[in-house]
Amino acid sequence: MANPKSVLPLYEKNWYKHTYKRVLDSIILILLLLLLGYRLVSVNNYSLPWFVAFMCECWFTLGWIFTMSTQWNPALVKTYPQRLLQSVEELPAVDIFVTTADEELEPPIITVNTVLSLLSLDYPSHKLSCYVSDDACSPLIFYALQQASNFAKHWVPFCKKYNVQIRAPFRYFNDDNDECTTNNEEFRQEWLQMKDMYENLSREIDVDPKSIPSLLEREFAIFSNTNRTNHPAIIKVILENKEMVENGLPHLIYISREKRPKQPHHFKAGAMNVLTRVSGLITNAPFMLNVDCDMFVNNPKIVQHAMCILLDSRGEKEVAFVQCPQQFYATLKDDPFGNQMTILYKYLMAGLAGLQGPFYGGTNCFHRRKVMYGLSSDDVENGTQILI
Ligand SMILES: O=c1ccn([C@@H]2O[C@H](COP(=O)(O)OP(=O)(O)O[C@H]3O[C@H](CO)[C@@H](O)[C@H](O)[C@H]3O)[C@@H](O)[C@H]2O)c(=O)[nH]1
Ligand SMILES: [Mn+2]
Repeated sequence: MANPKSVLPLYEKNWYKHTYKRVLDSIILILLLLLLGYRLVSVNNYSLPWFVAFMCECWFTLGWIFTMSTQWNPALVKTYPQRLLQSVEELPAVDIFVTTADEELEPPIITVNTVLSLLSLDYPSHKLSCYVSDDACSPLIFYALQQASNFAKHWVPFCKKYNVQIRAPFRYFNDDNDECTTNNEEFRQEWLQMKDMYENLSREIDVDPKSIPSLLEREFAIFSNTNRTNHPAIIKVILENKEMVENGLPHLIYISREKRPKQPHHFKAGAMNVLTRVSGLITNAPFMLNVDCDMFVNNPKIVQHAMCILLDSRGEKEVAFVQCPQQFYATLKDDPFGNQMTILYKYLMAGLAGLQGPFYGGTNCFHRRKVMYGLSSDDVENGTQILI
């Protein structure tokens, strides 16, 4: 899909100097080695506790050497989304997978917010398909997604018109932002209307699951006589962008995979397998993004950024997946418990990026479909068929 005429790279990997950290890490290593030396030369009697302590310190030093060398040459990847449209003729389709497993632990409003942030991404709508896997086989989740799809008809154009950054409504309308302080009267009116609609949606889906069948009788027949561990597969298309309009809404598909009591279902991994297969038959996009139901996209252009890496001529040969970092909201000031996982994302991931690339974090990752099917870039260049 990349245009061979384009010369400008779509992404660049920049290695940066980290002298202060290098010096600090090296001092720690020297101190550790001095400690080991001291243990060896200064001991009077070699007892078992001495030996155990010495082995532990050796193990720690070895671990430190690995940690240090992993982070020695950190790199950051810079993407150029503005060059993307000039270098590719047409943006590729992306299948997005959202997994949910429990309507009580993961209330539908959470999944709905995740889905709304994905439906409103800055990317041609007809190229996006959002598949929601419901391992709870819950009519409430299905009902919530139906209601959300109606809200999305207003929410998505609103976000795009005003270039909203955070497109999960519960964060956009959160307590710190619950008043619209602007002089733009048109925006104010629409903002108030949208907030009102979102509050209605929240109320509508905050219902007793037993009352759902009476709300949507015909479509709910399929959920009768099912329980979460024993039911046939249920697949329902909630939104379909039939005319394939670029600024419409993406496809939205509900899936509850078949479950039988004696058959292992392999939790999220099982759900991801089913999503890959079902989407392969319906839209078969060359790229797949997976997001847990308790997350939302905080950068509406994220697909464009990922495509810069995946569609670049080097990326097409070398990159199987693009892993996005995570951030956590509502954490304590100054993050005393390290909930933002700074060490992991800022140092370890950057260090691994400098070596080859980060590891798959289990979520927030764009995968190349052909690689998931076991093909390498050479197979495709040779014209090998992809079989599902
Ligand atoms: O039978 C199951 C169990 C879980 N999930 C979904 O899997 C995701 C992650 O599960 P969760 O229990 O929330 O795990 P966390 O520890 O919060 O998540 C981290 O750890 C998981 C496994 O280690 C990874 O899969 C996740 O991507 C990663 O974010 C959620 O969307 C769940 O709804 C299913 O779809 N089916
Ligand atoms: Mn989780």
